[in-house]
Amino acid sequence: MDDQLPAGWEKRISRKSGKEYYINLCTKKSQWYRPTKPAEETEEVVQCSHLLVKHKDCRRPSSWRQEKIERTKEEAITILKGYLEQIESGEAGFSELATQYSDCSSAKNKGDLGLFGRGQMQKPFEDAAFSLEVGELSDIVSTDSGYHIILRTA
Ligand SMILES: O=C(O)CN(Cc1ccccc1)C(=O)c1nc(-c2ccccc2)[nH]c1C(=O)O
Repeated sequence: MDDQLPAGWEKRISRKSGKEYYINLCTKKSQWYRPTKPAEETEEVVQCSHLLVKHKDCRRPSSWRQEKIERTKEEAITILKGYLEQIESGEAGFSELATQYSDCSSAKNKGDLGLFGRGQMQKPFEDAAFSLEVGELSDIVSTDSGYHIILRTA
């Protein structure tokens, strides 16, 4: 059994439990189980939160907030611009607005979508997410689900 770790991985000892764990030096992700995938296959991942405002022409014009969404695309964009102004002025926080107003089920989790790699989200969303720096807020992004503002958190 080749006990060599894939390149880009290091074995560490947890100070808390004394147990061995493994850290990927590229993504800084750590895990208890020994990695088997060679590091060159390890994909780039990001973590983002988003605030989704749906409109009547989106793929599923319904959400936890509103059974039947009838606002127009223009109205949805105006609403999101208002949120961007509130965030940029410091009047409201992103998480607070996402929790209260996002039409995505992730609103229950302050808009957090967790970690994702390429190929998991709709392309416009992925392209925006992977072009953000950590802590950066996107402009308005349009997908089949509606209009989003995206905050990259990791
Ligand atoms: O597009 C559709 O046909 C229906 N969806 C997809 C969906 C539905 C439920 C949960 C997650 C995704 C949505 O409209 C949707 N998309 C999202 C979404 C889109 C891009 C990134 C993250 C979430 N959330 C939702 C939602 O209702 O909660």
